[in-house]
Amino acid sequence: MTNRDFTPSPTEEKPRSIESDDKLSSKEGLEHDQLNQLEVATRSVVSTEGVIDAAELDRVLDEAAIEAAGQGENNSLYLWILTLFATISGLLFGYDTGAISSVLVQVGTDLDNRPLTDGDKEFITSALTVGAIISALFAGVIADKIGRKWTLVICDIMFIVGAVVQAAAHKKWEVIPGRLILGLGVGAASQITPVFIQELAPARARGRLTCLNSIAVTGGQVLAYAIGAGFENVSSGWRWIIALGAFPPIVQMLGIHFYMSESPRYLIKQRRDDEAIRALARIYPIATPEQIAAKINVMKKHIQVEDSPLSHRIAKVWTDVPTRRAVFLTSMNLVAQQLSGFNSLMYFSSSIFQKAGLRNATATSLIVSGANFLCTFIPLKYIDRFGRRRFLLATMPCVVLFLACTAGIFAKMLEPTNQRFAEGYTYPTSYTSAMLVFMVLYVCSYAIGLGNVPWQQGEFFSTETRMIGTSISTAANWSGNLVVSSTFLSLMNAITPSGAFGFYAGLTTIFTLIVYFLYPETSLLSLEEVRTTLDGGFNVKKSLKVRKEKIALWKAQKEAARAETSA
Ligand SMILES: O[C@H]1[C@H](O)[C@@H](O)[C@H](O)[C@@H](O)[C@H]1O
Repeated sequence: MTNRDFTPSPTEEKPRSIESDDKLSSKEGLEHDQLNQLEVATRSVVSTEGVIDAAELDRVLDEAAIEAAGQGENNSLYLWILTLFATISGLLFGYDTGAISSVLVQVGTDLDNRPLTDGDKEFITSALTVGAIISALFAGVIADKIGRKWTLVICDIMFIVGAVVQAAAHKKWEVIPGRLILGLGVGAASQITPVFIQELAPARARGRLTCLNSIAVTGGQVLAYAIGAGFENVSSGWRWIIALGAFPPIVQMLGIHFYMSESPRYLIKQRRDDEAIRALARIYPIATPEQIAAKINVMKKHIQVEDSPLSHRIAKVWTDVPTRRAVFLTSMNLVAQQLSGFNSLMYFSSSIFQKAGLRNATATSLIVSGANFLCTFIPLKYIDRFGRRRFLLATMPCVVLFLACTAGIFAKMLEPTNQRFAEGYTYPTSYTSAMLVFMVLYVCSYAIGLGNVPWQQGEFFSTETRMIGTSISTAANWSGNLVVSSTFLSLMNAITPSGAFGFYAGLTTIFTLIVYFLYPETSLLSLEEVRTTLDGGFNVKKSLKVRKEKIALWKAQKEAARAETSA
């Protein structure tokens, strides 16, 4: 039975009142406004058509009850540490993709005793991406089979083997398999980590904790750049840059072994209820045993829904129209992220700055990754309040604008050298500085919206189709990454640097229009509401209306509670 197939029984046609819900009657001591929160949560599972999704109702009630029962706004220390261990995968995703920029500059003639050609650079860079596309496609299925923790351990082993193979390489054809192996780890980790965090986190913290993973990714890139800059004048320093990437996976494996719980949802699926109870008790330390038992029951109900055969779940992604729309939206958004060209800078900014005659190219490109990292913090605080769609629509036009400015400054700067970089030519500092400023502004606009929002993709899917759906869109993301990383240098040669950045501006303009017309708002909407939104169209206006009504209801509830307290 799917959530959409659910037919309400006569007794469930109205949302149950908080007081009459016997599951909640054990929550003596709940404050009045906490009860109000529960009531609001109850209403959130009633679609605009008035249909109640029973499983969703239980989930929301149960989570809200556990949270209201004493945790307040704070996550348990255990959850924070768990998330930090999980985001080591994000850190490695960032480190291994970011390190290539300085490696390509520093490798010199160490491989095959000759300098790398542009083609070699693209090949080496994209080997990781090819590995990532392959593993992203299969990661969801593997994680459902062997568990999230073991999938992360396999990723860690790939990270270590890939780093060692590359660091020891003396030929291009030895580096490439190492990078491919690393890619297998990166792709699977990029798919599993956010979903793992979402499965562990209480509903109210899900968006923010997912943002933490994006912060880990961009932080890993900064670290890679900083370490790259540190090794710039060390002979064969590139080998160290790569080799250092083998240490964090060891830390994560130790964390997994001694500390991390498996996802309770997965444990229940495996009928390991005792372990699931222990894991939940650590995530919700203040919850009573009854509350934990209630949560386990709710999860069991969900898992019955999810537990359809794999072939059925795969088929559903294509045959169920709202799910198909979800796949389209999440893939489109993750492809838009890549085709805005950001990774051309992430991977090749050192090479560009070197060609433009900047003295300390790697250190300069640290500014690019630093801006990306810092601006990733902005959505962390505001993503739920401001909304995903608004974040995208406010920042994507800025991406277009600053890409166009970068294209313009390249056109001016390269005029004397026939729109190509010329070795040994000194470009005026005013131009190189303006180039840097526009690039940084572009990166900031990207990081606030496109760099972050698309990874919230999980909320577009039902629990049944989430793993398959996010596998497809994550693979689409890495495919877009491959297109950019394997063509950027050739594109600059073919249509000039100015043309390449102008091209990305054009593509982002098209994606901005698609987002404007088709991308509904999902923040604050329950899963059921997202699903009804995608029924019969993309229903952007309807999603905005539902959200507005919810905010109004929340405000009214708060006001009423405040008035009652002061009375
Ligand atoms: O969200 C991340 C982030 O923006 C990274 O900086 C970028 O390198 C990745 O490709 C992207 O998926």
